[in-house]
Amino acid sequence: MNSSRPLRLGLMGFGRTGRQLFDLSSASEDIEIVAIADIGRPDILLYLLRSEVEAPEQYYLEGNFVCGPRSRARLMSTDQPGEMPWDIFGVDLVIDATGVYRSAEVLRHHLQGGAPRVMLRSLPEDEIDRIVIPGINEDSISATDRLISAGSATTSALCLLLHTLAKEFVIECGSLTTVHAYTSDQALQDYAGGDYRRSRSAARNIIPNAHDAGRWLGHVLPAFAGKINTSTLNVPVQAGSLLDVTLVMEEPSVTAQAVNEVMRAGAAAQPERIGVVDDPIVSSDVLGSELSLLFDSQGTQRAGEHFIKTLSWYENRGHAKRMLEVARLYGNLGAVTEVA
Ligand SMILES: NC(=O)c1ccc[n+]([C@@H]2O[C@H](COP(=O)([O-])OP(=O)(O)OC[C@H]3O[C@@H](n4cnc5c(N)ncnc54)[C@H](O)[C@@H]3O)[C@@H](O)[C@H]2O)c1
Repeated sequence: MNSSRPLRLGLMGFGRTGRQLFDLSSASEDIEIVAIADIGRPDILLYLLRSEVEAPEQYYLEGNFVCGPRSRARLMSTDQPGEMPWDIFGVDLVIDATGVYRSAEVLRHHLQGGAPRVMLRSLPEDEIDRIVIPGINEDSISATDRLISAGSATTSALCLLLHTLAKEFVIECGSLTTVHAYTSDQALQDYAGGDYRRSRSAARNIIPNAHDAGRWLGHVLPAFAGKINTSTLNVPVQAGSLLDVTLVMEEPSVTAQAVNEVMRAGAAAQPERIGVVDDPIVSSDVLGSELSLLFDSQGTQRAGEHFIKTLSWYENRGHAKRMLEVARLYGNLGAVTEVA
């Protein structure tokens, strides 16, 4: 990749995440999204984009291109990774944000279409080259990585919390429940899907779901492999999620105040990714946040000698921001080199 020009990204999936990526990259000078594949109608995709951004008048369609302040991306109505001619657009990296393609085998089709690297919007189904969480394991990246993921919003929030606390405390094990906004793969009304509980109305129910973060945690934070179980409660909230993490500390009598102080130090060290809020906020107060983790100091509680409970807020835009950080990391690294 050439560091004197902006990083050129391709995007498959112009949904909420894809549109946030486009909005964020349009405001940046070093990243441009040059091609977008989505099955949606271009005028409707533009309409959705304009309904979500702060300055809708900046975005418009020009023929087959969606344009923004510093961006001009070719829209393609292609639905298969293998059918996108990424090489024609000279992209440095493709982000798959469809939510549909999560296996290494299918993601490789983007490589066959000329993408030097592929970043998945969420956690993968099976092994890929690397999961990179900015602020934690960016030093591990390699020029040979071709299939990568920046985790998910929940995974980033959990990893940043554990990574920060583990600097001061020995954590034996723990449990995450994310109280999560419903996602677009849930139905608003009861609708037969591939899973019992997810076939129930997202608008009416608290829906327990599995979460994959626990399975992949050891790839980012090896010391926590197998030590944290993870699950989701999807709730009838459109955006804004709450990370409820309980931890068993090795040392007895760790106070809530000590935990809060360590999180404040973590926020001072990574202010663009971690924040601490002392006000009694609720989920709608976190909308638009570009942090990955907003630690809620009032949520910290101790029980007995070893048990600590924490609350932290996050939303999807922070994850889109981290994905662009990961794209930059690989851009700085240079061209793909094949695995020897
Ligand atoms: N937004 C969140 O908070 C969140 C949180 C966790 C997980 N997720 C998951 O991440 C994924 C992406 O999130 P999102 O909110 O951007 O979803 P989204 O549904 O808003 O966007 C997906 C986009 O991909 C497009 N698409 C679907 N299949 C395609 C195909 N075969 N080819 C090309 N385009 C295709 C859709 O038209 C849509 O525009 C989803 O699976 C979602 O469930 C989202």
